[in-house]
Amino acid sequence: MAPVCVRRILISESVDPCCKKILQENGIEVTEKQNLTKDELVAEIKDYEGLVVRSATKITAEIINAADNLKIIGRAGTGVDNVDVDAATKKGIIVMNTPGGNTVSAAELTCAMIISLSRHVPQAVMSMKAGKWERKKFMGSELYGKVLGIIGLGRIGKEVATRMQSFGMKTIGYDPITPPEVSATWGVEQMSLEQLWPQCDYITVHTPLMPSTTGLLNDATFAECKKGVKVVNCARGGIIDEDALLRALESGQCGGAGLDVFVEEPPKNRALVDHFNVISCPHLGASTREAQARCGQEIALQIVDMLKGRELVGAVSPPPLSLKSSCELLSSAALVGLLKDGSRNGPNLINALTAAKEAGIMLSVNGIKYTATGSIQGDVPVLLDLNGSEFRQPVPLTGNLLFFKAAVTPQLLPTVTGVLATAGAEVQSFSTSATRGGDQWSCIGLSTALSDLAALKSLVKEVAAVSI
Ligand SMILES: NC(=O)C1=CN([C@@H]2O[C@H](COP(=O)(O)OP(=O)(O)OC[C@H]3O[C@@H](n4cnc5c(N)ncnc54)[C@H](O)[C@@H]3O)[C@@H](O)[C@H]2O)C=CC1
Ligand SMILES: O=C(O)C(=O)COP(=O)(O)O
Repeated sequence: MAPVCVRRILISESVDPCCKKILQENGIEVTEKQNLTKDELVAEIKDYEGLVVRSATKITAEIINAADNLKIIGRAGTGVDNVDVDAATKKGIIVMNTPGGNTVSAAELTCAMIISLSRHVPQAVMSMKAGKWERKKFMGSELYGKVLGIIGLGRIGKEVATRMQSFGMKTIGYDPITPPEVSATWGVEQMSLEQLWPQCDYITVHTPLMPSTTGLLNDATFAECKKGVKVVNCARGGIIDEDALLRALESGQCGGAGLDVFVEEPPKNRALVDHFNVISCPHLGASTREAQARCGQEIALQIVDMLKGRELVGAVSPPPLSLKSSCELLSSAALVGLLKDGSRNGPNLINALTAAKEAGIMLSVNGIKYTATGSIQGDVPVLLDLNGSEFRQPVPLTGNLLFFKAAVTPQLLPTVTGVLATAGAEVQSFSTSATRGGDQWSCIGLSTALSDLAALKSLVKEVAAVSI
């Protein structure tokens, strides 16, 4: 990556002092200004080429458009939902985060919530401080033998699972990207959400906030849960619909909630916080000395590395990055998959096209031009749509993939899988897109690469095999 010139950086939140120190040691002028209003930030941002934030600074398109000199936004933490990454990308501003730095801290707070919910620890503490001695009121239940449902089996979900297994909890989960055989190695059995809801005594969510995860727990899904299910949200406000949660708490369908995050922070509507069966924290998941030191150091080092033209680490994919394929590129996401050499610092969606050009790699699909939308989820490049047909689940771009477009008929899939079986290729995964003009894209993950597509060509309208 070519060196980028950044002389002045604004840190707009409480970030570990090591961040400022590292940046200054590398010749960057650093200003710290906290609690800026939106208007103050709009006025201030013009003077800086870099900005370092945590979750409280909302970097809207308005702020980005006012940031005439901005080249980099560094998020000292994981979630980038407070940054309009799309607007930043359009303006050529790189957004980067430090996703692993606070994993353990967020996982530990989640476990503390689960344990507190099982024994009413916070409520009992309040009662003691009020001079009471209420042993009967705070009867709890053991975690031992109970079922914990984990939605989102990425970094934090995994750490929560392994910790709660030590309490004797059975851990089940759902994640569209993490392969079931991978989560099985750390003791999480994956299943569909429909199968998961009725089994859980506790549910904890660990996904990013995005359209597909907003309101994952809602009136309908609460209704599918066991009566009295306890839920934890240490990920992002809105993944559990707040109004639905309140209704479920009031009806007893939900027996308790542990909330670290809210749609609006701090929440003006206090109904959830004030509910007796809700325990809550002011977004403390990453608030440990250790996590802050890691995130502060990592973001500073990543910025310095980028400025020195060394490597681009932690750059966030635009969600979703839509690239019109003017030549024969399937998508930037596919290129990331192609170019990944196993190193953590490999290409990402921002530099993939350049890297592809440098490496001379092109993905040709029968010479046909495609428009594709890709993204990265949990470090895995995924395909979101192909020629305007949105996949029902993001398609992980790894392994041997067979893409085909065909009219939707009941015979199609059995016929295709029959051809694959004859070719000795085992079906490992299957995804379909929404139907468009009567046709649907399908993607089948295969155990081996297919070299001969002749038999399939007669069955479908378009077909391509890709090994990533
Ligand atoms: N409370 C706090 O202070 C903190 C909150 N967080 C939040 O936790 C979230 C998770 O963090 P990590 O585990 O590090 O991220 P990660 O990227 O490692 O894991 C997220 C997982 O969610 C999965 N996912 C995506 N869509 C899904 C869906 N529809 N259903 C189920 N799973 C889905 C992804 O495949 C991925 O495996 C972050 O996005 C952030 O918002 C992170 C750190 C601290
Ligand atoms: O890293 C994350 O996603 C977090 O939610 C932590 O937010 P914070 O840095 O504590 O404002």
